[in-house]
Amino acid sequence: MTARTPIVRWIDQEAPTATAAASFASDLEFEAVGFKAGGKRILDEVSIWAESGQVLCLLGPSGSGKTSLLRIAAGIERPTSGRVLIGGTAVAGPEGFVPPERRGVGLMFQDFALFPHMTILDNVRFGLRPLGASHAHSAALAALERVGLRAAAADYPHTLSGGEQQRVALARALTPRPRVLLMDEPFSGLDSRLKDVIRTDTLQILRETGSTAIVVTHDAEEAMRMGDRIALLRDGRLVQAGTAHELYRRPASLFAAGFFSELNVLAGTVRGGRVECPLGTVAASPRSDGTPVKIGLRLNGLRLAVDGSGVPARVLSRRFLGSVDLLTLAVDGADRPLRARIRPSELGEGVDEIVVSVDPQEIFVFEDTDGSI
Ligand SMILES: Nc1ncnc2c1ncn2[C@@H]1O[C@H](COP(=O)(O)OP(=O)(O)OP(=O)(O)O)[C@@H](O)[C@H]1O
Repeated sequence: MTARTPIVRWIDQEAPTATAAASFASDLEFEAVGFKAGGKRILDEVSIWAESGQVLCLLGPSGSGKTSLLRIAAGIERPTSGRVLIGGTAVAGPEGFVPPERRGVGLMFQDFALFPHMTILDNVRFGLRPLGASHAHSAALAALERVGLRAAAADYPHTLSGGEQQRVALARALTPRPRVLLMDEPFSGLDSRLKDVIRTDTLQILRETGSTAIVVTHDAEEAMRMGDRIALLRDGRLVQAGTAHELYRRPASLFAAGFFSELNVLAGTVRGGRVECPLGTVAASPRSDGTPVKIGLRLNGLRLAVDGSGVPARVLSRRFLGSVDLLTLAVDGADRPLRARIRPSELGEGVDEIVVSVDPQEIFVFEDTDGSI
């Protein structure tokens, strides 16, 4: 396999910085951050941090508070309670408030927010004004060279593709060498094939420049691809933070498990530290007898075979989705059909009567707190 040519090799470590505060990547910490606006609680005691030189993804459904957290990091909003620290120094909290322009943070939004009336060069140069005209000119040209767009320096944003505009926005955001780069859904405006390439390039640039970045996304796969750590939010609260592996393998709730992959959800009750479900008995200790639980089964955790050990089932429908088939199954003992995703070769076409077993790694048991399935 040939190595990809990076679109940016490095941000010149010797280049002078736009502001004294923007010299080094720093860590950023949200300490019990709360935020109320319009009479509504938007964030509640959120404590997470982005390590220096790493990417933290803020993941969650629409309205979970991701952008509010990013705006608080930037200094566009003030937290109602708690503190924000950059490089160990409070920039928002009871001690006071550091305005956005003195935090040394870079911002990148989903629409790239390039100034349409300025050339590409002027767009990149915009963040470098404190350097002086000639220095800013050469630093901006060097940045464009690194993102492979020096030839477009005199063009205007509307003449560039979405992917090229995204590179310009990244060059503009990183050239002043911010302590933390804040990115709000930076890839959402790109079509899916371009998104893959640009996302990979962006991650490479962040790595090569040793940047700290906080990336907002509602796409779990994007968070897994980009994030050294992921913070999953719901209704303004932190559900779970950790590596992609930790969140996927040890989800803290049914919501967390379901955010990373589709689930079949079944109800059960704990008996003797175990819970019965139609596909077998699952360990459920240390919960006490009689505790109602929900059991989440990942669709790709069901194993289907024509014979052997397992629970008898019947194939109700089968859909070809390319690399996988999606099946619905009537499983003995289950009061509703279960869904499964399998490799097409796992089960011959036209087979109706099967047996189903389940990969224990893909079963999750959580206490049933609201009685719904
Ligand atoms: N200044 C404000 N005044 C009133 N409500 C606000 C304010 N800022 C955010 N909200 C509300 O807070 C909730 C969280 O918004 P936020 O944009 O942070 O969520 P999000 O997770 O980024 O959502 P999305 O993915 O849709 O952008 C939403 O219901 C939003 O309408």
